[in-house]
Amino acid sequence: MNAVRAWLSALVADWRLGLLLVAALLLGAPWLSPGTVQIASFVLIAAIFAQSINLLTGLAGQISLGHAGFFGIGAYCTGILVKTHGLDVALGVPVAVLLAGLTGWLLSFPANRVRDVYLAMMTLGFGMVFFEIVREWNDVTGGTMGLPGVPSAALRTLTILGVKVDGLGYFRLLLLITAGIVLLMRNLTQSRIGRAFYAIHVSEVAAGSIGIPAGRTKQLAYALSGAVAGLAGALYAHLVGYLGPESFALPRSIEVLVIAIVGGLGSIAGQVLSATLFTFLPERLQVFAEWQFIAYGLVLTFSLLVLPRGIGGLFFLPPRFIRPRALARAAARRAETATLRPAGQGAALEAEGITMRFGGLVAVDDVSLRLEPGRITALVGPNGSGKSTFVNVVTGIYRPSAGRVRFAERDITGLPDHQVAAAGVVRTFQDPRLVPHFTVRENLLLGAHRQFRHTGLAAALALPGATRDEAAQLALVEAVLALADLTDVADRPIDTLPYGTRRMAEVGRALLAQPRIILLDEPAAGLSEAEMERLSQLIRDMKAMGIGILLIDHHMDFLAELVDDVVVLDSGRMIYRGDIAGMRGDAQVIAAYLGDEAAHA
Ligand SMILES: Nc1ncnc2c1ncn2[C@@H]1O[C@H](COP(=O)(O)OP(=O)(O)OP(=O)(O)O)[C@@H](O)[C@H]1O
Repeated sequence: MNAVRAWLSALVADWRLGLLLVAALLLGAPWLSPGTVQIASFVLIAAIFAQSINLLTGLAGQISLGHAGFFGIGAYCTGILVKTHGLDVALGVPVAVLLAGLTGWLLSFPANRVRDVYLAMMTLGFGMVFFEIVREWNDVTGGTMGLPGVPSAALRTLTILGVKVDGLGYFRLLLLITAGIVLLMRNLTQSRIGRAFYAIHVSEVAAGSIGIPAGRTKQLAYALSGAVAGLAGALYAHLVGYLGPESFALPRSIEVLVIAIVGGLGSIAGQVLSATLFTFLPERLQVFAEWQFIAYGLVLTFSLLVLPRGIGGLFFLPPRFIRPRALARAAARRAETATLRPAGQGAALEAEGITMRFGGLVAVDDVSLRLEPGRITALVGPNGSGKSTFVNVVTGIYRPSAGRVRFAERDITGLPDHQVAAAGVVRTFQDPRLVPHFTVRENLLLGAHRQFRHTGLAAALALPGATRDEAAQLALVEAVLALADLTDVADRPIDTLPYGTRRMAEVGRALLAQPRIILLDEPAAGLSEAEMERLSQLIRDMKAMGIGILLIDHHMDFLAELVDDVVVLDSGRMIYRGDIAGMRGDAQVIAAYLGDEAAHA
């Protein structure tokens, strides 16, 4: 089955086939009946609309129950501008797209404050508010009577830039626009933007730790999704010629969500197939139209039970997040240039008097320590002594109750995690936080998110500069894969690999962020002897690059071979700072942590 999926995936990824299909439809359309051309036009609009959900929900993981609102903004905006104000469609549609995108961007601010079921409710509210505005704003929208007579293909009143466009011409235009949107979506998915969307979908904390800001990433996802939905709505307006509020009510939001889920969230081709199915069937089977929502419910339930990854998951392999051309380029240049750039100008991190209280509990109590470039400091102590909390404070997950963190002569206390990472202070987690569906290589490339120099537009258009930039980072990824001994599993999804491999991949991902300070929270936990050996070599390599390292661990032998300094915490307080031999003989450390036996082992 996987071989069939691989074959089909390669087929739909082949641009020549896409071109052939588009050309065949463009040329063959005159042989179709006007009714079929009209339905096919609806299919294309549904496909574009479904891509907007695919982007927001499938990629960025943000549920929306109010997408009919964006669709409606696009439709009414161009409808009003073209019909009432006499604007050309070639201007009306882009303005509509911009307005819907802007609305999406604005909606992202409240949306960023809630999640899950609350987000669903909030977006539902947005759709309902839009619906009410349209119904009540009689003068502009025509209220419940609607807005008839919008220049359209159906009414044979559509002219674009002075050229009369009939149903067939409009279908051809829609086909080209849909092909363009599908291409843009594919390019975005296989770029730093698609990877960032998916990273915040899986874990905002993990994304923040490598410098991906959840808030800004969501703003972009909402704006793009709103714009694409607005485009679908605007194109719809000039297809049908009549806009009534009922067309933009809750059922349309549900319908597009069902299309997207059944198509398989994340699968671009799946959306097109699903849009075709859901648009053709109701037209062909009249009985289906009457029982439309019961049918939707049944199809959705069936799909979730039998095809959890939708039609897309049935026919195609899961989407990939690296452009194959960039990968090929990287492979060609790996030999000469894939050397890891040593970390920039060495800089120390200074934590002064850090205190972190959770209610009455003092998790970290007045701890000061300094991390020097090219030095390894171990942070040890019994369970619950405050080690992870200290790392969380330094890396911006918590704002300390007291104390300051300075890095490279800059006060970074209380900065959000992504800004701390952007400054060069990167961490790993006690439980590896990787993107489960990403391959090892994709996970590592995610770490390089802040190193890219090309714009989002260049990524969406897959401009040569963007591909070159990706290839340069991929060459570094190959170097880190080799360093961490992960080359053999580079193309395997990370969730199919053993724990030790995942840990190594997380350290590798942090290294790709080109840190100047790295904080490793128990990286050796659960590793085999051989894996620990590999990890300690990797840590030595990082030290040699001039990176300052904080290493939390409980294995004294592992630490003894590696570290320059040790800091011991007990109940949040620092009870020892010095070298490891001194620590082993320290009475307070023995009493609180090591115990007599361990100290003399
Ligand atoms: N978000 C939180 N809210 C309340 N208490 C917390 C929170 N995070 C940590 N703590 C508490 O702070 C103390 C220190 O926890 P922390 O996880 O930092 O210890 P640790 O030394 O990293 O332990 P371990 O070795 O088990 O990971 C614990 O008592 C813990 O329960």
